[in-house]
Amino acid sequence: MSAGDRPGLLPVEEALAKLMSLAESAPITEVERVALADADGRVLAAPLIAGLDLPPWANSAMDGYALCLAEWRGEPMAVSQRIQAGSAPKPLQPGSCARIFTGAPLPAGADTVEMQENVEVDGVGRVRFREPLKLGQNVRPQGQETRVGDHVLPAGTRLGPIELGLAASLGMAELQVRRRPRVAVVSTGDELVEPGLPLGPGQIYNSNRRLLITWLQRLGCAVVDGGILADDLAQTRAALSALSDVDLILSTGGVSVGEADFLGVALREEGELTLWKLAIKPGKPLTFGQFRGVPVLGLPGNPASTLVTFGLLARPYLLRRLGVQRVEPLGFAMPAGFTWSKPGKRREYLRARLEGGRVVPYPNQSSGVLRSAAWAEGIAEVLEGSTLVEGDSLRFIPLSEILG
Ligand SMILES: Nc1nc2c(c(=O)[nH]1)N[C@H]1C(S)=C(S)[C@@H](COP(=O)(O)OP(=O)(O)OC[C@H]3O[C@@H](n4cnc5c(N)ncnc54)[C@H](O)[C@@H]3O)O[C@H]1N2
Ligand code: MOO
Ligand SMILES: [Mg+2]
Repeated sequence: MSAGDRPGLLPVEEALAKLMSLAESAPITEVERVALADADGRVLAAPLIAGLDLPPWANSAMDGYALCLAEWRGEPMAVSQRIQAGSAPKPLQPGSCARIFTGAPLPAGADTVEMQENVEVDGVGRVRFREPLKLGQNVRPQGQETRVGDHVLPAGTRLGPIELGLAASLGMAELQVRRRPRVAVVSTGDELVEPGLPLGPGQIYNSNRRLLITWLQRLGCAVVDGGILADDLAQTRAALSALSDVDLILSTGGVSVGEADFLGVALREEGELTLWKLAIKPGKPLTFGQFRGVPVLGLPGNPASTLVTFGLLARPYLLRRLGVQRVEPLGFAMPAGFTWSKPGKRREYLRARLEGGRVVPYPNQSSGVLRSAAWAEGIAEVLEGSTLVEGDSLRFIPLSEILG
């Protein structure tokens, strides 16, 4: 039975599991080396292996005095050298201590540092330690963070500011990453006009194209702009045929049951329709398949449906094709600040905010209202068949978890 004939609606978990296995069967494996400056949002193609110890040498965690604890007899000690960060110390003269600053290498022979607030310096420059000292205190030993050869990050890690900072700390100037997925963005609809042009009768501005292109770029994709496609089967076929060299065709609109909804028809005729009609709101007519071997993901045209289906399904699909393991947003449980009395057949994803520690939905949840998502801080999940009273717990997925 093909997806088009399937009775009922497909649970979102099943759709996601299917998309994940399809993604795993079509991995994007080509690798390129990129400078750290160009690596934000990309995916590591090989583990990041430390080529040096971190720290490379024992150093002081405080501004103060370094000594060999076994040599301290409770008497004041002479200061035999001054060691700043970035300098190379001499071995510690026996019986003395060294003036030392945070991040400066410990001299050979020293094993303990006292912070300057706990010492007194006498008239002849000797240092009296006022507090009891503990062996190794305020010392950051060589390799305490990382040893040469450690696998610091696994392949499949998505790179962001922290990972890039870590790579920089290991002296790496370039990283091996998976190549950017090539994603074609196609908007369907006779009514669509690009911003900047005048609107004719019955026309609206194309918002999905900008939303998706921006989001895909943040995800590290190379976007091919497929423009606006008229609601016409022949044009739909021709446009899809021209996109034979991309990793994914991502379209919006034209997937419902209207007489101008041609995407599913084109897939059935010249490819395959694998998924159609999910038990989610918004986003029900989400369509997945292939056209002449090229994967096609057809998101519903209503802008809030586009947002929800891209965040919950398309984004995980693309990341999994790059080898990223944890791709699904987790979110967290929060108490509802509202009542939900009519249980639905579809799982609902409400555009919502946190106010006073409670989830508050935008008053207009129409899937045509993108403003709901601009107001929102996240997406709140109301399970199918369930009712909620204020204070009941529900999952809240912050938009920051999925945007990028
Ligand atoms: N008889 C039925 N009608 C509809 C059903 C149904 O089950 N039976 N499902 C509804 C649901 S739910 C959704 S979601 C929509 C999805 O329809 P499509 O994905 O085929 O999208 P279109 O009909 O082409 O457009 C829907 C809506 O979105 C606007 N749109 C489309 N593209 C854009 C764009 N790029 N930027 C801004 N706005 C866009 C379009 O003008 C329509 O208003 O179908 C329901 N109908
Ligand atoms: O499934 Mo639709 O996105 O509710 O309007
Ligand atoms: Mg349309």
